[in-house]
Amino acid sequence: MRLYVDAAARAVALEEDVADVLGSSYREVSVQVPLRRDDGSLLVAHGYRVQHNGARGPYKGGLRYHPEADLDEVRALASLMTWKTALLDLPFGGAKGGLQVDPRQLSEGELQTLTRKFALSLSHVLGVYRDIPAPDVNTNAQVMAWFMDAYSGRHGYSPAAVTGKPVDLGGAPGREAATGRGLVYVLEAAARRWSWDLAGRRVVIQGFGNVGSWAARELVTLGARIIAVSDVGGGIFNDNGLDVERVVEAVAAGGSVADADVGYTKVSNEELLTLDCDILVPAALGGCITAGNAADIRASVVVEGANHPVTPAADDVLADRGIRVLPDILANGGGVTGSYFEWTQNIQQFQWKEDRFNAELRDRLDRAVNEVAAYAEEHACTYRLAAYSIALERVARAVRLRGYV
Ligand SMILES: NC(=O)C1=CN([C@@H]2O[C@H](COP(=O)(O)OP(=O)(O)OC[C@H]3O[C@@H](n4cnc5c(N)ncnc54)[C@H](OP(=O)(O)O)[C@@H]3O)[C@@H](O)[C@H]2O)C=CC1
Ligand SMILES: O=C(O)CCC(=O)C(=O)O
Repeated sequence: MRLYVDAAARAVALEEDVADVLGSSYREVSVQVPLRRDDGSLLVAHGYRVQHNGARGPYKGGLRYHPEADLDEVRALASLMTWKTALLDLPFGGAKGGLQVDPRQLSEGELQTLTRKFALSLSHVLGVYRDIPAPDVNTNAQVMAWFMDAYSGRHGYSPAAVTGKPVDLGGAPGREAATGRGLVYVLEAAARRWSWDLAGRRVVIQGFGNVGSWAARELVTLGARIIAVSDVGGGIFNDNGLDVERVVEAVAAGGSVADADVGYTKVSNEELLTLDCDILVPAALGGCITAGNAADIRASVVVEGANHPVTPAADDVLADRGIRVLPDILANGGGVTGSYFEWTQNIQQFQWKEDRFNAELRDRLDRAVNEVAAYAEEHACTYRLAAYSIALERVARAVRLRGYV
């Protein structure tokens, strides 16, 4: 995804010395996390935390648990966080973490032990004003609670050292829904600029975890029709609209979206992406829209709930075909914005009510959409190039002001 940054660097005429600093990570930590499993066998998991750039503030970014998480992926996602926090004008830098493990293969006790060991092995580079993790793929509020507890055991009680915690432990009411809900706030703000009505729009969502499920719920309240959703096992489709609450219940009960099937049509994840719809929300993993399927996408708008779901080659095809893309660093920025609210509330030992959280979230995301749209209109470019250009200029200014170069 370096190509997106390179294109923005050319667009804003980024100085070479700043580009050199931003072209690699500040720090990359690679750890071994051994776990004695319940059956006595030993699992040696590999974990990573990459801090890309901290010119604008403490490093910030999620932790994912996935069998394919590796240093290259985490490095790319850490850099994405630098641009995302800058675009949203949050006082953070960018980081990301990953643990190469399939959490579904672990018991709850094993998951807790592994998380505590992972937290301790990274704790020397983390901290309230240093680097603040949060949930990402296959991690959630419970994982953040264990992580925070392990970190606090070594450094003293530190709720602000991790965001996305359970509300009982200082989590912000609203953070859990913030990425999916924020995605819909971003879409609403963009739709206003395009004079586009969201009511009655047919929506397809790939991935029905934290981001996909909250986006679906929020879109339903606006009168949109969710016609297909999926998870790892594949998808369900109904042209008249799915019963989203039923799907949410099936997944919350530990099942998959297919368990909500009441005569819906089954679709594969590949078929789902090319269904005829108005809005496509990839909200699973990266790299699902490629040069191989971009020509077949039938949505008018792609809203990137996931990080890096559209490859640069596919992005060019979508742009040529006039398909609008709301890029990840804007579209899923509600999550880290909500984390910022949680962090500030923890530092002040104060808690907002959820309606205030949501109003502040909407306000910040509206502002970011309007900045991106205005830049794109002025420079006749895509929203992605506009978003990266704004972010890059902000980070470059901070790099210079802090004397990094
Ligand atoms: N959580 C957050 O606050 C933020 C998340 N994001 C990004 O959003 C995306 C989703 O994250 P999140 O919702 O938190 O993760 P979750 O782990 O909560 O959910 C991921 C969803 O994607 C599905 N999925 C995983 N792999 C595939 C696949 N190969 N094909 C289809 N579906 C798949 C999962 O299915 P199953 O349940 O069957 O495994 C699950 O439904 C990620 O790219 C993440 O980086 C971005 C910003 C913030
Ligand atoms: O909430 C956060 O701090 C980070 C969320 C994240 O990892 C992301 O936006 O990709």
